[in-house]
Amino acid sequence: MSPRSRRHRGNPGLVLGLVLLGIVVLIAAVAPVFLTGEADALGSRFAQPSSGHLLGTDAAGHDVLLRSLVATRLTLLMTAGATAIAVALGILLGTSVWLMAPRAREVCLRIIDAMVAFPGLLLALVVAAVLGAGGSSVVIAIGVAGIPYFARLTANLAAKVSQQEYIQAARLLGVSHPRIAIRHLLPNMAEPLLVLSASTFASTLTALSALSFVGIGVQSPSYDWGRLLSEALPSLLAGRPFQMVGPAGLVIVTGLAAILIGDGLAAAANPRRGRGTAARRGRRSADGAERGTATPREGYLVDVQDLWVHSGDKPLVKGISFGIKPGEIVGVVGESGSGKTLTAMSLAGLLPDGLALGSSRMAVGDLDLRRPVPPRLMAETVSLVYQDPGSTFNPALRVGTQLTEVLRTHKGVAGGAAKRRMVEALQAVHMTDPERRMKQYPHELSGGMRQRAMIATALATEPRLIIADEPTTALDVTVQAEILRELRRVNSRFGTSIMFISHDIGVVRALCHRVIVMYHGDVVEEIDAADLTVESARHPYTRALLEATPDIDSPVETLPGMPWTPEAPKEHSHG
Ligand SMILES: Nc1ncnc2c1ncn2[C@@H]1O[C@H](COP(=O)(O)OP(=O)(O)OP(=O)(O)O)[C@@H](O)[C@H]1O
Repeated sequence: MSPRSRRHRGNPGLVLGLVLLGIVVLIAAVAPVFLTGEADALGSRFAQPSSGHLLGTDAAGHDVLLRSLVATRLTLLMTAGATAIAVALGILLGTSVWLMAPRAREVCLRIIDAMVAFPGLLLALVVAAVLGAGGSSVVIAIGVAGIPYFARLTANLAAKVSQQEYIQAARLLGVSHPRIAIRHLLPNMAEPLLVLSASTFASTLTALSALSFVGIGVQSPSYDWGRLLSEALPSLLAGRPFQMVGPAGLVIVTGLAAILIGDGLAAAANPRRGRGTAARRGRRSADGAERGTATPREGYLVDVQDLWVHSGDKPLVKGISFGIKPGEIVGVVGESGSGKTLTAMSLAGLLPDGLALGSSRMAVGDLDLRRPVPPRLMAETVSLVYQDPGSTFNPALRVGTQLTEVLRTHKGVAGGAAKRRMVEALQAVHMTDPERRMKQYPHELSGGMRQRAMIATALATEPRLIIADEPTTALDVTVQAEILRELRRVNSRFGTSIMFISHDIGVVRALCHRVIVMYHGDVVEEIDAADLTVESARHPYTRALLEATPDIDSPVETLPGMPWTPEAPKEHSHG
């Protein structure tokens, strides 16, 4: 069974939607061929439902059920046509906007935003008024009204997908923009676009029916469901509701089918929905087939060779190579702007928009980061601890909600179990009273607690690598020592490798096994932390850095509780 069909199994909404749509499509294919003659035949007017006319007859004496069935084809064709216009032109516009120069892109995005804010049906009425009444003009009107939504979604998705390394690599290799859009962008945006197409189909059906209902859609003698509804209105007002049942029922069933399909596709694409079934079952093997695998250098978890980051023509990281062994803590030091964060962000697949990346090798474990890596797998392999614990949490949500999200999203763990695991993770980072902390809001926690909570989140997916980018800079020195001890403990308990970025040579020497010194986007020296002294350092820049660091020979005194000793970790309580 393919991964995709496996994901759709156990998705009853999607199956029901497909079955319903299948039935409607069958009616559209068959009814006009066999029933048109009978549907157009005239009998007695306003007949009540009977065995001869299951839903009665209309004002002209037509069988209402037969006409509803025959109208299915025209209605579906019009809906599909308008949806196709919105989808195709919207994607084309969205992709073109992404291909533009940044300033033109901004202007176009603002225009599209304004169009999205404008009510679609109103826009359709304006277009229909210009084109005149009729089936094809309302199809164009509704299709055009839907374009901005797809353009906006496509441009948003393109901005996100285009940050992936494989796209940056293709750009660096000089692949043309349109080719990148077709080969790399569109296939990676297919799923959300498909989901939106399904829901657009439902809203298009309603909008088209509404326009036919008010008389500016399909004109006599043709008829769609909207027109049949319009013809049934006088009967409804005269106390004969049966005439409405056929077209109204078919509109509802078809719209429902499209919504179920859209929801089902979204559930299949998002492991948090659909009770995480997709995430729990078989995702790992599915990912194995989808992801690129790599064999890192012998003995290394992280293997980076010839990593370049460019901003336009300007190199910011200049072909650096380094490795991190399993269970190793590697410090990255260097003056401000030397490329430490960009190196870390390249590894995490989070390089800012507008920067281009290239490397001859970039692997964490068997994950080849130069190829598309499913976000969930990435999150399981690499975790990030940022500098400022204050801005990492959403102030409007309880801490517990945010902490368990990573488990629910990436591991498909259900709510209760995720909570229990997170409480354990908080205990593991020595957070006091974790149950209560989970119910609190971020502002109720101290900076140190928030940073501990973040480390707990980083650990929750049991990553193989934690990238900590100046994780203690925002904290006072006592809390700093506790957090560093926590990282060290995590490292020795779980064997997690850590890439530790810092300005503080003293801290780096106390915490790390090995140190990479960066200068102007280059690695100028790799040195054992124990050798990080003015005497042992080889490179003049490293020596200058060490000479500029006060108390470098006594880092223990500058950090209470350091160096950390595995045998006797000090317990610290928080309140
Ligand atoms: N999005 C960006 N666009 C253009 N240039 C950038 C971008 N981000 C960073 N840079 C530049 O790249 C260089 C390296 O930045 P980086 O953030 O990696 O430095 P850093 O060593 O982490 O510095 P710090 O210690 O101050 O955090 C700097 O000159 C910076 O100005």
